[in-house]
Amino acid sequence: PVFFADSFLGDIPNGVDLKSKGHETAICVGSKIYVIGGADHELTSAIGVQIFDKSSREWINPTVLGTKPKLSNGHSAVLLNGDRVLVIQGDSKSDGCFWFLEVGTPFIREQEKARGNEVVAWSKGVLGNVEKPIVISGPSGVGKGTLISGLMKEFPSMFGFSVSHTTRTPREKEQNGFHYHFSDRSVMEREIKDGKFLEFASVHGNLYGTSVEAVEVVADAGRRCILDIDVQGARSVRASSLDAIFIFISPPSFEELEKRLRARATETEEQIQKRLRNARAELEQGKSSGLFDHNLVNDDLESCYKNLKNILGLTEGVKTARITYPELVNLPVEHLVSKIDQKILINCGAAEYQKASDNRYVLDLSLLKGGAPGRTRGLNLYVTNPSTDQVNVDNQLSLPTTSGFNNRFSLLTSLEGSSP
Ligand SMILES: Nc1nc2c(ncn2[C@@H]2O[C@H](COP(=O)(O)OP(=O)(O)O)[C@@H](O)[C@H]2O)c(=O)[nH]1
Ligand SMILES: Nc1ncnc2c1ncn2[C@@H]1O[C@H](COP(=O)(O)OP(=O)(O)O)[C@@H](O)[C@H]1O
Repeated sequence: PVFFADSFLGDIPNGVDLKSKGHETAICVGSKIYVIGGADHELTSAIGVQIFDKSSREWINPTVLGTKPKLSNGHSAVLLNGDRVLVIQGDSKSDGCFWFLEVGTPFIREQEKARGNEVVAWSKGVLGNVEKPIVISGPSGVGKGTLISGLMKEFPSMFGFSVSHTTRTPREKEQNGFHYHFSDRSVMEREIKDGKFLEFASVHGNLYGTSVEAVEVVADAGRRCILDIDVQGARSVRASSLDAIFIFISPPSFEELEKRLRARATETEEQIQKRLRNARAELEQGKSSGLFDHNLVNDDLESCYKNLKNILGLTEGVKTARITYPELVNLPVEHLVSKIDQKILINCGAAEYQKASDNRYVLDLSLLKGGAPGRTRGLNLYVTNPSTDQVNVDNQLSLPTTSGFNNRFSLLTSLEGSSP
């Protein structure tokens, strides 16, 4: 471990002065030290993040995006790939103790460029995986909603719909919170600024957007998420941390599209004209952008629906999402953490009392998916053989047990980047 005590000045709260703000760790990334811990400034129940810039010797309060972890009795922190920090909270269960603080990922760099200040973002680490979300785009009236409700009806426990926010007025049969979250423009614009949206776009003169929460609640329920969004939105999702399947739905002809839009009778003539004008551009982009993995023509509804099911690998008899729920374990405050490649060894129990029966876990990060502003999924946690003193983490390196080391007082850095 590298200890940066000499980098701190005077009585500034730090990881050494435990009278200050509680349990803190510090991680050095380039010329910056990220101090994680203590209470958040405005929200005392969440963990705070401060940055100490070693070159200017100044403290920075960054903009903190994402869901913040609640204050805990202690945590450990490990730097991953130089752009995000894994934070493991003690005294909690494995479904809520893993958190990722992004400090230099592409998402962070993009946010810093847009906001002109330092940004960090939290995402909750989730054990196990769910199937890729499905993004469905296509011009208004092509049949997206019809195809999606077909899937939801036939496979009720498999899919969940991402309920978007929109500033457009509700149609007669639309319910708030079910079809859309109908919002005020000013409220939606503020929430976009606060980083609550995965993507947003202005479509047919209204604002539409997918909140991070809309997608994550579906996945948290173990369901495969379906997003009905326009081409601009699809492009934004492609650039985001969400790994999805992109499907474009085309009409058999422009005339047929117009016919369906009119037959639906949900828009005024002016709105229909606007949607038809936009449809031409959307059809062009849908075909040419290389954005979509699949292009389906919705001519005969039944055969288009069948093709959609084929793409999604839906065969007769499979009616639920293929997910496995990992077993929950309790991680104590006292635990030691070491990083080897994509694996984190978590050694539980104070070293002085270490017995052969103590639990040692390996957190495998090699299949990570997602990240801020949503969840980081794909974590795999398993128990290593506790009967030996030396633990083979990846058959290449043995870790000796560390003694007398309390993570609450520690500043951990990764093995990466150190000289041999
Ligand atoms: N970017 C983006 N587009 C959305 C979102 N929700 C809906 N849309 C798109 O907005 C367009 C208009 O949707 P809507 O007003 O429901 O009309 P409809 O497509 O004619 O039923 C469609 O292309 C939708 O796919 C969203 O959250 N983000
Ligand atoms: N393959 C199809 N053939 C004929 N009509 C269709 C077909 N697919 C959908 N429709 C009808 O076209 C209209 C528009 O479909 P909808 O699902 O609302 O489109 P979107 O959600 O893409 O705007 C609806 O009245 C729907 O019943």
